[in-house]
Amino acid sequence: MVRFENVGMRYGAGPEVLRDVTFVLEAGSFTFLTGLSGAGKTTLLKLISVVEPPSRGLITLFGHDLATAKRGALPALRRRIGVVFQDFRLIDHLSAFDNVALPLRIAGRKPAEYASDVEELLVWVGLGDRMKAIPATLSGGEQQRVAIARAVVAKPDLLIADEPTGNVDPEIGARIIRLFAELNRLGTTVLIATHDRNIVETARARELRLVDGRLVELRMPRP
Ligand SMILES: Nc1ncnc2c1ncn2[C@@H]1O[C@H](COP(=O)(O)OP(=O)(O)OP(=O)(O)O)[C@@H](O)[C@H]1O
Repeated sequence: MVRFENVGMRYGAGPEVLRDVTFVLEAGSFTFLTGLSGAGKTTLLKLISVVEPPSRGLITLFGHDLATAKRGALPALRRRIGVVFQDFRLIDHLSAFDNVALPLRIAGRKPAEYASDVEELLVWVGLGDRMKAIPATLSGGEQQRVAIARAVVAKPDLLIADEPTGNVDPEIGARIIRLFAELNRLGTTVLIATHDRNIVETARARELRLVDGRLVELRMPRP
């Protein structure tokens, strides 16, 4: 599903942020990406979601080599990925409901088909009473939950989330991880970057850790 071979990344003439990063995410896997602040977690997620190209190395996504894939093919690859970035990237003038519904609208689904799914998801992330609110009137944690609901609503092939529990109470954080686990059970490959040791320790999942720009495999799932 995702393959990195000797990937390196630097911003401009700066130091190398990622060095010789090699790993595979198998289809249907659930993985945590950990590492100290500044270790390069967000950078790695940006490379997977085709936001930035790597400085060197090979990235294969859904069987396509990103270096040789035609530019016109990239939007279709991106649409197979649900992404939760730390800055949420919500559409300012759309309500929480309409932000979450956006991937379904883009996929050509009709409101009558998806309205109840979107509502159910917003209730699950604790926003049942904020569906009509626009992002500017939501707290950071509420905006993050809208971004999470939007990333999962279309059941993407791959979900990548950057600190998805960073701004929420532990109870909501646990619900979000359950939501990701359920999505994973339905077939989505999941990669979560996090500082939160609690969620890493309680989930039975693989952990990849970035140390000085290099990737270390810490743990495989228990049988
Ligand atoms: N657009 C950019 N231009 C220049 N340097 C950058 C850019 N984005 C990130 N960096 C640098 O790359 C390094 C890794 O940053 P990155 O955001 O990937 O780390 P992180 O592990 O996600 O950190 P955090 O846990 O604090 O979010 C840092 O030294 C950062 O300053």
